[in-house]
Amino acid sequence: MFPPCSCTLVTPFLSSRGPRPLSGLCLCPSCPPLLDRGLTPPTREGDVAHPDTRKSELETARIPNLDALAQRSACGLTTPVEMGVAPGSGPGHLALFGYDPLKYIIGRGALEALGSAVELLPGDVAARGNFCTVDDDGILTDRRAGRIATELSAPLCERLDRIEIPGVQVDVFPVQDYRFVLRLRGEGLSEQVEETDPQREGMRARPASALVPEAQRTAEVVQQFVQEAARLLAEEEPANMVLLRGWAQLPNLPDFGEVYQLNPAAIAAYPMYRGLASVANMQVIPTGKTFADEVDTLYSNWDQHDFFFLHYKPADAAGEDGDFDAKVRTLEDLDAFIPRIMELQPDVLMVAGDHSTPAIMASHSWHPVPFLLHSKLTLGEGINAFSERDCAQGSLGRIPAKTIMLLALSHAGKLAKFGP
Ligand SMILES: O=C(O)[C@H](O)COP(=O)(O)O
Repeated sequence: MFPPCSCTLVTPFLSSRGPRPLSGLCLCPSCPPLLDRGLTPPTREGDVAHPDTRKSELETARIPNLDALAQRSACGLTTPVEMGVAPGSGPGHLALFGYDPLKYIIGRGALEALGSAVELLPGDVAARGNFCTVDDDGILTDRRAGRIATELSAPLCERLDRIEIPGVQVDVFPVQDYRFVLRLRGEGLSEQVEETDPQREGMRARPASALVPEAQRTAEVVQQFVQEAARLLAEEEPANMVLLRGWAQLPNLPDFGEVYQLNPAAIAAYPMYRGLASVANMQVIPTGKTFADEVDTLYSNWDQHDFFFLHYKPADAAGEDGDFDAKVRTLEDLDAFIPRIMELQPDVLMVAGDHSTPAIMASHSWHPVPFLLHSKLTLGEGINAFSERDCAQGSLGRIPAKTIMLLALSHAGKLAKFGP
């Protein structure tokens, strides 16, 4: 370990052992360069330096197209929610769409349901479910049951869908891989129920307790479902338990297209992001399972809309798996699509992220996210490469994620002068 990072942006991690400084893998732009600390940074050729000093996945990946685009774009770092806050994908995307993520809080259950075309009526409550793996003591060993394939998880959903609880309609819908939606339909249900998913391994699932007295009945229903599900899955491997999070009812959000006077569309292979787009009332266009399918869908719908939300998932998944090299590969895979997207000659192209997912943390993090906006008005303000450290030097500096839509509208010539 070399001298801990003394800067402020990359804050010490709080852990069960109390605060401890970072070992030195600091992406903070204000931190002295690795060379000043007597360390040799790896080059893009992929020389692997000491694990504590290698650069981020983005700085390690060979991404010539994103680098070239950054050279003729306005670049910066976005703060998804607030300094130091590691957001979920829901608030992270809502911020990018211009919604205040601290005002519009939508549980993951509604986003997952709407993204999977699961009907949500007023009064229904829905949760995002994970099939997971627990040991004989009920301790979580894998929150994602080895990322079990949909072909294997869908029959398990059918099995759980047959659970009956008096006075409540219980429905279980497969989403993708280890993910499912649990929907409860009945009188007097509440979304104010504690999540059973502790969001980390090595612990037991939490009991589904009521967060408010009015949610007591709902909590009892959920706990009954979990116990019955555990019984039905007991002999399964690896999906022998379920986790539930993000209890939510049907959300009501200002209409994205009306607010920005746009005709928006969303293209996303993963259901939850389709759910986000649908609560913003974007037109969700059906697409395939790969990013190549998404780009094909973009091409075939290009003339139908004036705004596209095009989602890329693999980098996030690799980060959550803690797989640095896989995440580098996913970034290089994305880079290869940039020329084809630019051939459409968008008035404005933004490359943004809803949150950081550093492989060294295997989770979402609070670190600022590299951002790039290209238009015919950004030709002379670029930076050398699309990376955390380079974007920190960009002309936009560090901006709240919820401001990028205004920037985009300005560059697209859609904003009038403010005031007399
Ligand atoms: O992939 C997803 O659904 C989310 O980004 C992460 O959810 P998980 O931590 O439950 O996999």
